[in-house]
Amino acid sequence: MLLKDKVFAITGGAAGIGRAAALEAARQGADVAITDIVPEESVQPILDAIRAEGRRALYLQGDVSAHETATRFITAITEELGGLDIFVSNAGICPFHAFLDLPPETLIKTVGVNLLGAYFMVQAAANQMVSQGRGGAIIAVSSISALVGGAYQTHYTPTKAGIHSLMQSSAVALGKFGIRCNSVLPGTIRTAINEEDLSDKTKEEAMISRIPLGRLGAPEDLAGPIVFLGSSMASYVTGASLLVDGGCFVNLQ
Ligand SMILES: NC(=O)C1=CN([C@@H]2O[C@H](COP(=O)(O)OP(=O)(O)OC[C@H]3O[C@@H](n4cnc5c(N)ncnc54)[C@H](OP(=O)(O)O)[C@@H]3O)[C@@H](O)[C@H]2O)C=CC1
Ligand SMILES: C[C@H](O)[C@@H]1OC(=O)[C@H](O)[C@@H]1O
Repeated sequence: MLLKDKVFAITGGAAGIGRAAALEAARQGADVAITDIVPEESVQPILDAIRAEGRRALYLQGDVSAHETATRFITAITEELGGLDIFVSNAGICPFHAFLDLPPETLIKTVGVNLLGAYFMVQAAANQMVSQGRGGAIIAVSSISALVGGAYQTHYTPTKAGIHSLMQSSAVALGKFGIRCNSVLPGTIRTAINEEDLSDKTKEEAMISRIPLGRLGAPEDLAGPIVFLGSSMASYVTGASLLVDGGCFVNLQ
């Protein structure tokens, strides 16, 4: 087990990539704390699955774009699970929209959830880890979109580049405390976030045709890389970013 008796916390853990990572962390021996915007009833099956692995599970409903959520989440984790070892900033939104008429509210919301939310959460997690004095690991879910553009993602891709940069600067700031900070850069993973976008079958086919491994990703494809970066197997890895995209990024021709 890669995370035996560690405390693993994740934002946006009610669905998609976050849910897959939370369940894998429990299988790897960690107690798991989840925050998400959805009510607790809808997360109950995930909490039950974590407990079925013999691990403790905690859920806090909250909006990551409100900085108080970070304080509430870290306080609940320390009170109920006794500390924090691995923190994953994952919650995010991607409301696809053209550039020229993008409403300011959509830009403000996307930056608020994806970038400010990640900052508040990572800062709160780091403070907790520093106060514990036993190091830790922070992983942020950025994107291949930190490196390449999308015509309907002009408000989204800068947030993913920002998260990538946040992990680099946090790695520098927190190395002296033994806290490692890394990002994963998923390619296109089938989840609720892109269900509508991928209903355009011509677009879906074009995206698949660019991927050397010949398929879009599944949420579970991110679980292993996230657990690895949180584990002692990655004890000399910090400030790194790991593309998890089936080879999409490197495929120019
Ligand atoms: N799927 C993909 O192709 C890729 C995804 N990513 C990133 O992965 C991360 C996870 O996305 P994915 O699993 O695909 O998406 P999902 O929509 O499946 O999961 C995201 C979860 O975050 C929750 N959430 C949304 N807004 C907030 C908020 N303000 N506060 C707390 N929780 C919130 C969602 O709730 P609700 O359902 O109510 O919105 C949902 O439960 C995101 O950061 C995304 O940008 C990166 C690259 C590719
Ligand atoms: C939601 C999109 O399908 C997905 O989000 C990303 O970050 C990827 O680049 C994909 O565009």
